[in-house]
Order: sequence, then structure tokens, then C-alpha cells
Amino acid sequence: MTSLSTPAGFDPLEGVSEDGVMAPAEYDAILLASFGGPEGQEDVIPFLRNVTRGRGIPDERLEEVATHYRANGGISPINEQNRALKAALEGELDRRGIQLPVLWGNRNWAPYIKDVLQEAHDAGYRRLLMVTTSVYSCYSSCRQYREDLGINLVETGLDKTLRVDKVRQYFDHPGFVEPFVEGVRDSLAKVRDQLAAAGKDNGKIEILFSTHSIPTADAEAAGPRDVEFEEGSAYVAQHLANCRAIMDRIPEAAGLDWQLVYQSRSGSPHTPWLEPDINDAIAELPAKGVEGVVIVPLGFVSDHMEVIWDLDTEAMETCSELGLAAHRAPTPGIHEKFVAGIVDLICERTVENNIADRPALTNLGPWYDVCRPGCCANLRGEKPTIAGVDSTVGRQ
Ligand SMILES: CC1=C(CCC(=O)O)c2cc3nc(cc4[nH]c(cc5[nH]c(cc1n2)c(C)c5CCC(=O)O)c(CCC(=O)O)c4C)C(CCC(=O)O)=C3C
Ligand SMILES: [Fe+2]
Repeated sequence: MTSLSTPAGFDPLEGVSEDGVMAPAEYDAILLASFGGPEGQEDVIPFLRNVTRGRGIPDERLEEVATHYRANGGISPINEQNRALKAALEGELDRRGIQLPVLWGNRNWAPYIKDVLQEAHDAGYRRLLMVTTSVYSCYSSCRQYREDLGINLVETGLDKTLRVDKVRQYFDHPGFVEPFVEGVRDSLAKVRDQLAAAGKDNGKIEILFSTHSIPTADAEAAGPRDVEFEEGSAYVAQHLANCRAIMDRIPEAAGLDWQLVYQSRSGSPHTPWLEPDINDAIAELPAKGVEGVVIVPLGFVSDHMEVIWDLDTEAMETCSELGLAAHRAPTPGIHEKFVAGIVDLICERTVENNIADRPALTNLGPWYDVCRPGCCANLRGEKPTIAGVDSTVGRQ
């Protein structure tokens, strides 16, 4: 390519307000960024090595997790779900007459973010808007994505000619929350039916909101460094706020007990991670007189391996061993409200079809378009990032 449409480098803070809102801009394409997963038995170990490189995850844990993938033919459902989400986003953009191509790239498996950035550049794109399939604030869900973009832009040498911004973390956007409201309501009715069929018409039900456990040190570093969270950390506070937002919207669930629990812990047993584990929490329920459980996969956008194994296989088994009626609520997946919500988030950031109103269903949001200083710090050392007020990638 002889001439470029944009001058080399940019000011990442141009148009960014005090509170991290970025003025609408013109984008060439959307980048749907996700985790990635294996697509066959021979991919399983290389994928797990990609995920855990430099993370100190014991080999026994990797072998254990490999069996979850092996049982599913070595295939993670996540890639198919992302293809479906990409198609649904294209459909919704098209329906609204918005001409923005959707690219898809993963952190840990093909199509890799690095290759997608090169393809985007070769196609003449100079500014992308990234949407991630992770919605809360913590290293794994926020900074790790911003870092992988930063590192790949620097490594490909595209950092001065290809700019990537990111939509805000959208845990409390109605597009993410409302599908859960519907799903929890339906699941509650199913558990009530199961109990009725067993002659336990007024059996006590508890709602377990489940999310990915993370090291407590990562939880403490989650979110902006310069903002205090009453509930210990941005990660925990965002989840608890969402639990309340969902409970408040389901009259049928009025008065039911609920709690936030954690799943999919890895790492060394000596490192503290967020607790209680969902299986331990379930084991405590019979003693409280609980006879039915609704399991809500609040930390996830689709039914990937952490959902179909850790919840549908393990947690459901724990319930059945204890004789508890149970149902797992759906993830947003390609729910029409979720898809429309993501397109709304894109429109918040674009000059054309701009949406000025920024809905948020908790009082923590709307979250920052451009992360605050030190947001979701990498406790192992600083790497180049995008989409933070302290990002340096692409600076003139
Ligand atoms: C917060 C969070 C989310 C939610 C936000 C988001 O969605 O991003 C998430 C999602 C996912 N996690 C996934 C898979 C894995 N996560 C692992 C390991 C880890 N996850 C962590 C955190 C999170 N993970 C952490 C702190 C580790 C320890 C290692 C490290 O510090 O990085 C490992 C290694 C083996 C193990 O120990 O489990 C695997 C295989 C898949 C793909 C599933 C599929 O293939 O369908 C998805 C969507
Ligand atoms: Fe994970």
C-alpha cells in the first residue's frame, strides 16, 4: 500500500471526557473479540497451553479440563456460538441500514486476533470498534482483551496505522440483563413445576447466580484504580448489582433467597480465589430447607464449555445427588434483545446512527468507554494496552 488514509499515530485521549466517555467517531468495521476454543481433539492441548501460558495452572488441572473438551469431541461450543452471534449482528446492522462489517477474532484460538488485524489492515480499514464477549470488569474480562489488542498491534507493526477502540463493559446494559430476567422467570416456573410434580407444591426455592471465580488479588485490582467499591471490588460489585437488578424485575421471585456463587476455579489450591464454589453452596441448601434451585449463569454470554460442563454437568449432578429440583437459566446467546443491545452499544460510539442515551440498569453504570488509570491491572507486569486513558499504543 502506498498511501494511507490516516496520518501515522493518533491521540488516544482526543474527544475523551473527564469521566471516560469518548466522542462518537467514524469506524470502518466492528471487531467481535472472544475467547476461542478447540475445534477437534488435536486442538485441545495446544488450546489449553495458549490459555494458560505463564499462568501457573497445575498440569492436573489442565488434564482435568481437557476431559471436558474430550467428552464433547474435542470441540468447544464457543466458536459456533460466536459465528451465530456474528451473523445475528450482521443481520441487525443490516436491518437498521448501518454499513459496518463485523470481523471476528479470538484471544486463544483461530481465527486469531493477530490475523484478523492484518486482514483488516489489508482491506483498507483504519479504525475498528471492538466488542468483547466478556461484560464485567476484571483482568480476564477487560484488560486481557485490551492487552492482547495492544500486543498484537505492536507485534504486527500496525499500531500507528490501525486504531482499535472498544465499547464499554456492558454488564448492566438492558441488552445483557433483560434476557436473564426472562430466563430466570421461566426457569423458576420450571422448578416450581418439578416440585409440584413431586408433591412439594410450596417447596422452598433458592436462586444461585453463578460467575467465573478469579484470584482474589485480581478481584481487588478489578475496575479503575481511582474509584472505591463498597462491595470490595468492581467485579463483585457489578455482579451483585446485576443480581439485584434481575430480582427486582421478577415479581414471581419476590421474597426468595439468592446468592452470588463462583465456578470454574483453577490455579493452585494455595492461591485464594473468590468463593463459595457453586457445588459447596448447593451442598448447604438442604440444611436450610431448600428443595429447588435456579442456577443462573450470570457471568457468561453464551452456553460455552464453562456453562455446559461446570453447570449443566457438575452442578446439576450435585443437585440431583441431594434430591434438589433444579434448572439452569439460559445465557443471552443470540437473544434478540442481546443482539439489539450490542448494536445499540455500537451506535453509542458512531457518528452516524448515534444513540446519545446510555442505558444502565445498575447505579454503577454506564461504564467507561475508555478505561480509567490502572484499570483491571495485570499483577504480573505492565503490557501495552488499547482503550485506556493510560494506553500508549498508537500514540503520535
Ligand atoms: C472471568 C473469566 C471468564 C468470563 C469472561 C470471559 O468470557 O472472558 C472466563 C471465560 C472463559 N474461560 C474459558 C476457558 C478457560 N478458562 C481458563 C482459565 C481461567 N479463566 C479465568 C477467568 C475467566 N474465564 C481465569 C482467571 C483463569 C485462570 C488462568 C488465567 O489466569 O488466565 C482455562 C484454563 C483451564 C482451567 O483452569 O479452567 C480455560 C480452558 C472460556 C472458553 C470456554 C469454551 O471453550 O467453551 C471462557 C469463555
Ligand atoms: Fe476462563
